[in-house]
Amino acid sequence: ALKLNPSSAEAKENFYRVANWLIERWHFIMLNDTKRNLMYQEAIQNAIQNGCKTVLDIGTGTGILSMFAKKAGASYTYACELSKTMYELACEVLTANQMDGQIKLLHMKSHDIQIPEHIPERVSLVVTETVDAGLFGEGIVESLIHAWKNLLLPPKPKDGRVKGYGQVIPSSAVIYGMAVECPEIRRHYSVSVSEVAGIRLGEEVKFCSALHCSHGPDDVTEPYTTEKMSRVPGGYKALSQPFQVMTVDFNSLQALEYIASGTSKRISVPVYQQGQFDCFIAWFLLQLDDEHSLSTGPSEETCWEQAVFPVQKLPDESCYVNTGDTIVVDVSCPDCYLRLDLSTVISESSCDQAENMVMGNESDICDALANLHTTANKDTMQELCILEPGEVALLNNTIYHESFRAAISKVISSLEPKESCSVVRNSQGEQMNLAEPVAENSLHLLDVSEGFSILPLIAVKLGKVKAYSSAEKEQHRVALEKLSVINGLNNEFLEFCLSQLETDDDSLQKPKSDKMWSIIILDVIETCGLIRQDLLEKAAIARCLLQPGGNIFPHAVVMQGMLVESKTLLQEGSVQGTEPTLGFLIAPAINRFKVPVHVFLNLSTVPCIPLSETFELLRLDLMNPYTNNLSSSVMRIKVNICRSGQVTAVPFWYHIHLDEAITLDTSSEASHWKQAAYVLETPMSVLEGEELLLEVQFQNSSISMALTR
Ligand SMILES: CCc1ccncc1CNCCCCSC[C@H]1O[C@@H](n2ccc3c(N)ncnc32)[C@H](O)[C@@H]1O
Repeated sequence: ALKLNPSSAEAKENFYRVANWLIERWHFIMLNDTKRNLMYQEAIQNAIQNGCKTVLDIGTGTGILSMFAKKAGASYTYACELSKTMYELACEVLTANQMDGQIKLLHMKSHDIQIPEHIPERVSLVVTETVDAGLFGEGIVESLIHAWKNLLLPPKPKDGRVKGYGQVIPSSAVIYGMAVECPEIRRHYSVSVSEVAGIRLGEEVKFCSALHCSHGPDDVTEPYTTEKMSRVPGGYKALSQPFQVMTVDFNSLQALEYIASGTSKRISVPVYQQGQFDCFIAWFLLQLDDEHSLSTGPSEETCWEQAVFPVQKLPDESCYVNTGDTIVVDVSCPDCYLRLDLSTVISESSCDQAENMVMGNESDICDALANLHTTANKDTMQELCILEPGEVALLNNTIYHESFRAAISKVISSLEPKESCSVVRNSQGEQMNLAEPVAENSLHLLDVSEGFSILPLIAVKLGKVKAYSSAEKEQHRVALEKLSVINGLNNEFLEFCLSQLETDDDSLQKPKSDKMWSIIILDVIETCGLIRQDLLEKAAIARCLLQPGGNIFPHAVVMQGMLVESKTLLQEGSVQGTEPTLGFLIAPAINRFKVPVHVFLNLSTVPCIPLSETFELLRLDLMNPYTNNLSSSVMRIKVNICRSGQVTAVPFWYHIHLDEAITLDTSSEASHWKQAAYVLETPMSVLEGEELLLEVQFQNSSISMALTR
């Protein structure tokens, strides 16, 4: 589409979203990591000088490791890549480096390679970097088990140096773990508030993160999330020393099969600093060969992320540990995914009690103490409610809910429904006034916000409101109904329509009664930090459905930005020339996939230097569309440079105006939204005091920017 009509922003928008999806962001980070590339090149050179002549690169990606092998003198080099996009990219890269005739590229999974159909004979060296933050997440164990059985020459015998043996780079890995206190992880993985803006969350609904609850037996979701711990807002505190989780010998088929068998083991970890135990983090030391290794540790200056295992909160919610306690962790590898599960915490104080218990074996004591620690299960039936991290952070965001409650109650008092106290006589015939206006005189509120939203409950709790909520998931609807019962809300005032059956705008429909809506709540910003697609269309429909004097929440959105210098944002968005890739030409091919809009950022921790003051990029008035400068015209914003440097990116966030006085900031500390940044096509050197012109173009929420003098 872009080729056909490069100016069409629609195609650009889709291309960005597709490109973002087609190739993972870590390709840029990896290829820009000169140290990592050097490490692999030297390890491959060593292996080839020591006699490895035929090489197979499993998961070649852009083909860089195969080119290292060929340049190092391998007689035959084969590469396989299961992703079509990456396979085509690798073809382009090999051609750009005049090596397409020297390396045989296969678009297939290594497990499907047949000898002699695809490769003529078994190889003496397999190179691969099919690892993720949890080491096993890209299937390296399964790939190498198959390779040792079908594609590699037999391994080097312990004694003599028999020629023509098989070898793998990386040769081994050591996985480390650590117990950590991290408020930011806690905020995204455990609902730590018991009441939000007047709504009690109670015990009857059990909120849990998608990580902990597998959606079903066939569901293979990674049991961890990944974070660059050195860039998590608010930082983290180590509660234990790093402990060794397991070692992996990639040159031993037996060791690999043992891991694939998924056995688990129990490790006791002493607590050396007291604190709130929020998660385990895990990383690894990847040994390429005897002399070369690279680490993905949290304190390394490398760009890699760590695996994070949020602790499934024990029912009493607090998991505070003290120095001298022992954290017992179960390590396992079910279907080759690394799992760290908290088994129990043995607190030093209760250990004395344990001493005077009949000395059973340690596991009985552990189990007994585990019961000490967990509160007895509530006998009441608990509704399970699975939430995404953004939904957990939203629920924990009390400022957000208090702000809505204040704004809605202002509307309620201003749009006082006429009291319809119809005359009613009691048994003695005395006249009574109905204090509560009956349902048809209530305000009608429609909440079409995405995800799990308790705003309708907050509104009904204020009284005189009949609320409709478009819960996407059945499980969320059940949980919301349970919450309305717990909070004594009359379900005559609450209706949950499953919007998943209808398309989005169907949920934006006329209210049941012939009245129109008094309040419509729209979601304007996605968790990733972008304006929601077709926001203006939705706002237009919503305006038609409002009763006179009705309100859309929010009524306005203001986009704020600034000019920054940030090497990090550059590194995460495109390959910086041939330097990092040791002279090989990879950048032109892969940078075609570069995506200028970076999302899911925590701006407060992205390394960057502000070069200008904050400025307003865009003002969207959802109540009066004619004031919106969101037409396809380009907007020009004058920006003053307050510090000399190289402008590489324009980070942006939003002020969400619920009404004239109440505003939410999507970049605030409690915000459940992440922020985004536009990385300029070419960085621009600027001097303090200069005034520049930032041209910004919007088209249905796709954005492009250019800086000119
Ligand atoms: C220090 C490295 C590091 C540390 C921590 N975090 C990240 C990293 C960086 N590693 C990124 C791995 C990138 C993903 S794997 C690379 C490419 O290989 C392909 N593939 C995977 C398995 C496989 C197979 N059996 N047969 C053929 N192809 C295969 C994938 O389709 C992908 O394109």
